[in-house]
Amino acid sequence: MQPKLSPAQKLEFNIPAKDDVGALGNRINAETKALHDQINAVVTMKFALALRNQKVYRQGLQAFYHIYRHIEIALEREMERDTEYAQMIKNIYQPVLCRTEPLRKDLFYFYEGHSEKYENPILPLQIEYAQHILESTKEKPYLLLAYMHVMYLALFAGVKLLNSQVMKSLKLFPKIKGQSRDDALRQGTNFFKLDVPDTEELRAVYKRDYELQTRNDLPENIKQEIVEESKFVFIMTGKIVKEIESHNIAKLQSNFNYQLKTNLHYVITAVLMISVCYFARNMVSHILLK
Ligand code: HEM
Repeated sequence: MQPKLSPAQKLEFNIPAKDDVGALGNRINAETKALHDQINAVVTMKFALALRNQKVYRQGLQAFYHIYRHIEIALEREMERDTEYAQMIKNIYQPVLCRTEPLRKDLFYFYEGHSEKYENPILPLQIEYAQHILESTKEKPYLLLAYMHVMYLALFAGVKLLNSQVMKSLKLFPKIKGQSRDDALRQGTNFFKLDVPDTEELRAVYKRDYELQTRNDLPENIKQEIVEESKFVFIMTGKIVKEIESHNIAKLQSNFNYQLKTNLHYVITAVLMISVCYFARNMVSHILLK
């Protein structure tokens, strides 16, 4: 665990005080607080279940892979353009925070190299959200500032807490012959790793640059749109997490119905045979007792 920055360091990095709602980041945090509390509860609950089942866990990783991948496609697309927003984004962007490659490595591990099973989104909300990210930020590139705040600062708090639970989970990383637990952890927990010596410093630099770029150079109506998009990011993330559970319940249900259908004739035959035996026994005892 990295030590927290001292007040003097915070001053050095020029991070705005939490109650300074002139800072766009703080304003997003304040206006999404209720949504954050909700998602925190949803993720904590579903995550506890996912830790007990590798298949559910990798479905969750896959959902976040599609989210980060599309955000990062949109960020790169914008940075290649010659616009005021491209410059703003470049001044905040930290390649080390990008999660596409780390998540791809984790998926490669959990899907045992079958990339066709995770490369493209299949569930409806995941497809819809991926398209939304690409389309909305093409038309309004400043909306990327919502994704840059919500999805990348999430890596420093919530994701860090989740990592400590993953590292302890024996069900996700069962003992495999010829492989040590450390090897397995190394291959399957890249999502949580930020490859820098000091993550608190990285967070401070990111927050400072975000603040410097967004405080004075954005008109109020654009800031409002960014705050609204941030709310949408929380709402969609929550829905996507819940969609995985609905998908699994539907799959279990259809498996159950399928099993029932395919085994129905056995059930009918068994019931018929029991009935025949029952009648035969009654008839025999009736004849013998006559
Ligand atoms: C189990 C799930 C989660 C837990 C336990 C959690 C926990 C936390 C904590 C402890 C903080 C620090 C609050 C502070 O510094 O005042 C935080 C901040 C934050 N979280 Fe989460 N979080 C979770 C999920 C998420 C998710 C899924 C998102 C994004 C969709 C998210 C986005 C954020 C953002 C944007 C911040 C503000 C960061 C900043 O301004 O430095 N969190 N979270």
